[in-house]
Amino acid sequence: MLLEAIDIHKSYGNVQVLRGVNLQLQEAEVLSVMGASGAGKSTLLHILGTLDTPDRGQLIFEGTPLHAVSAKQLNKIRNQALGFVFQFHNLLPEFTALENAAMPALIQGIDKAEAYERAACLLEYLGVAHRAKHEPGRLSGGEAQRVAVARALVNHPRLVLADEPSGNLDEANAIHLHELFLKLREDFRTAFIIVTHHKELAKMADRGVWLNEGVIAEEWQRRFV
Ligand SMILES: Nc1ncnc2c1ncn2[C@@H]1O[C@H](COP(=O)(O)OP(=O)(O)OP(=O)(O)O)[C@@H](O)[C@H]1O
Repeated sequence: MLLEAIDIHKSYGNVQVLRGVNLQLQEAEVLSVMGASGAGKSTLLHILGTLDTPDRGQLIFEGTPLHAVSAKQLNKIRNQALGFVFQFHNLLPEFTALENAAMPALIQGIDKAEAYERAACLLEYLGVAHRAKHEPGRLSGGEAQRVAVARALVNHPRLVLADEPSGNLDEANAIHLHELFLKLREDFRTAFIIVTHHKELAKMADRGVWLNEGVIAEEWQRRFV
């Protein structure tokens, strides 16, 4: 098992957002998370990605209970094993696509030549190599999002957490991005947790969960024929 979340609780003030979420993710699995606006999807994703801490409950990543590790180790796990993609790509405007994609590798102290090589390969793989020298302001929404995906993958994460990654894209680009996630799973065995409002896109995943009233109220599994 890649990730296990046990009895996750989270409140903001007296608003109980998560009231005991239990979730398991297998290696190379693609999971979609749905739920009404305000149901706590982003809150859950942030907790699963170690960007936020639960008030109660446990997170176990590749057999390691994350509450038991030091802040330094947690940072290392986050940087090396996890990747993030958000609705608004959050690329740094003053850097080129290539520099943006290489950034997490450079931050991790990977040799500059190696970091740029990895980033260039990913831009090629994602079909945006011809935009490598452009700043984000000169990219289309779909191109910028693919650069953000390259950035999320540059440290070869085991799991990518995506919060409405296609929320800002038109239908064709949104489907393309989700197809890309499935291809990345095939090619690199990367697992994905994808928050989306879009039912059709959610159905492309292996499994889906529906958050309601702070718990997983429904779950479905894709049938293979
Ligand atoms: N930092 C915060 N401080 C206070 N309240 C917060 C904070 N973050 C989220 N909330 C509240 O927690 C609830 C869940 O928010 P969250 O963003 O997780 O929902 P969501 O399901 O992702 O919603 P949406 O689909 O609209 O993005 C909301 O009521 C929100 O206002």
